[in-house]
Amino acid sequence: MMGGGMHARGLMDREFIKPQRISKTLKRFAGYFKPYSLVLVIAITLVIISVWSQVMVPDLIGQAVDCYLTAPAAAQQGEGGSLLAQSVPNCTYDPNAHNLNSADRVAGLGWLVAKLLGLFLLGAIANGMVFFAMGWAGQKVLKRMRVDLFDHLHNLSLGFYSKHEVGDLMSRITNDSETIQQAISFALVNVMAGVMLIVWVIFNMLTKSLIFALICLTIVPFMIISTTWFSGQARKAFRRSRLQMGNVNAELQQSISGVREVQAFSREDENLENFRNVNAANRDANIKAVAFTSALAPTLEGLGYIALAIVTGVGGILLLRGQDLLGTSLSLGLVITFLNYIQRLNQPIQQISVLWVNIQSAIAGAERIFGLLDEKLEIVDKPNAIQMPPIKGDIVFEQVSAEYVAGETVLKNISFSVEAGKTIAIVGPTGAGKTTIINLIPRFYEVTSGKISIDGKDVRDVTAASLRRQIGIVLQDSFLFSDTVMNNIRFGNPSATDEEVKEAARLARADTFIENLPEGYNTVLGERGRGLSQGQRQLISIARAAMANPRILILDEATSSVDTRTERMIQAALEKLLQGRTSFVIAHRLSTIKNADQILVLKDGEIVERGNFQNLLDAEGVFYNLYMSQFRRQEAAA
Ligand SMILES: Nc1ncnc2c1ncn2[C@@H]1O[C@H](COP(=O)(O)OP(=O)(O)OP(=O)(O)O)[C@@H](O)[C@H]1O
Repeated sequence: MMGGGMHARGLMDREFIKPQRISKTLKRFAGYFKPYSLVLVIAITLVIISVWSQVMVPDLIGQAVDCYLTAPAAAQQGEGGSLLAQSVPNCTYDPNAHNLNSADRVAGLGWLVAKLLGLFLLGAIANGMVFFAMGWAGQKVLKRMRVDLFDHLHNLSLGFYSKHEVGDLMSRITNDSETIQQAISFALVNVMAGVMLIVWVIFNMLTKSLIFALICLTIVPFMIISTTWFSGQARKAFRRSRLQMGNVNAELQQSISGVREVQAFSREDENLENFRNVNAANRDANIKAVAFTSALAPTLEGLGYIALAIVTGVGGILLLRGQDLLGTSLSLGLVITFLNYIQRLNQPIQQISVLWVNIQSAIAGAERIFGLLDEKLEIVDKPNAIQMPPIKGDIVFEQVSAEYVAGETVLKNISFSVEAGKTIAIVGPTGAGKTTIINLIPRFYEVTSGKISIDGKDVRDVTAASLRRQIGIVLQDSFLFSDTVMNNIRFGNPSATDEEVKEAARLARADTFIENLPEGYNTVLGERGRGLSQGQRQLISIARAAMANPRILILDEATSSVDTRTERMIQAALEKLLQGRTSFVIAHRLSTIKNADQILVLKDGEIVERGNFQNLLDAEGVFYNLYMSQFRRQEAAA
């Protein structure tokens, strides 16, 4: 149970791991975008258009004031055109504006307003198109990454899965790729546009009036510092909140998964108390985070107003006094243009700081995905591997040793041979290496030394797929998919007809209970076969193995007990299934052991005894002790 909680917390933690190899990851990531480079070029062009349309606006508004609105006033004050020209030095849009009559001025102003509207429209369309283009490319990239990952995950060995949690892998395929997709289609564009806008606006301000620009921009460093500080604090608080959320989830997961134990041990009240506590911690962390986020906007707004006040104050005073600012002649239009510029800086500064985090976590997500894609395949077919010919079923283990962790031998010098069609039972205490032996046959793991051959062929010389296709496996808790019973059995042989599926079910003695299900063979099973009893799930997995009609059968007998009637059915089904096939059984049933042609007794990774039931009992060794402690009870019960 603790494991679940730790894991959920681990997941939460990962979100904040900073990317380590940014340039390498980005380069690899760019590879995914290569097929869509044209779309990218179009998107960047559209971003430039959109930013350009925004940068143009303040200047046009300033020009409207200088050329069409202040000119008449100046004309009234002045006595001639030359004075007028001096008083509106910043009118570059229409230098002849001062010579126009008022009707022409209105018309000129109308055109300028129409241009502004056109710019707004152009900006909006370009913006929409950018998001569509990036969203489109992002989805394509996302799909390719997920498919690549899914494909790779299917080829990774059991060794890999014993080291990784399913939840973690799922999170890489879903959450990480989702974060990346969002970053591509939203954060990246906004940050790019934001940076472009800031640089462009500042450049325009500096070129229009270096000194006025510097005065106006004094506030920008404060904006940047406060944004960085507040968002840093908010991020920390959100991190705490997410960690607490991880605890809430872990607590929930434990209580729901372990609801039977909770009820059986009457732990409801303690659980509620725990849940209350972790929720309270989550609430406090969230409130803190919200407090910092709420404080950021007014602070920036306040600083923005100060900047506006500086522009208005400095500009206004100089205008009223008719003074130059170190050689720059100010006009009302220029002051208004600067006011507008300053206003435009506020939003991108705020956005960049927030979205930068998204981009960082997307890069970290991409790193995790590439890490998974780089996970080496442990079972690789030799370049000259052949297809396994139809198996007869003679199997030989020669001096086989195996280890999961380098240097820690789990199987030592295992040698035995089985003739085609015979049943071999493997018994031994827990951890003796029984599962390891059966995992080596279909090459779920490779031997460390020695050799396993089937019909005289080393299993390493044939392709794993052609070998596995001819081996049937029934595990203690075989996985049933949430699909119909028919398809679950057909999984053993996708080309089987409905009639063949039913035949396999009959062989497995599963037909009677299946026909009694609400929709018979078309009943859809719950996740992992929920809704069926353990015995019924086993019967379906036996039918599935029968469907594949393998020459070699691997069977891990269930340890958990089922009712006597189901037990008999399973036993009968297995007997039928084992007939004529070379079978390896990790045996937990006395009947299987008694019927086996050969019994291997395993202890600490070595075969300590071998023989048939009677020989082994007579030897009064390890098997005899096992029999006395485990199997005799079954005999007594029977
Ligand atoms: N994926 C793995 N990674 C590392 N060690 C493993 C792995 N799987 C098994 N082992 C170790 O190898 C040894 C043999 O395990 P194995 O599962 O083969 O035993 P077993 O006889 O089948 O046990 P049981 O009856 O409990 O299923 C044990 O010490 C076990 O801890």
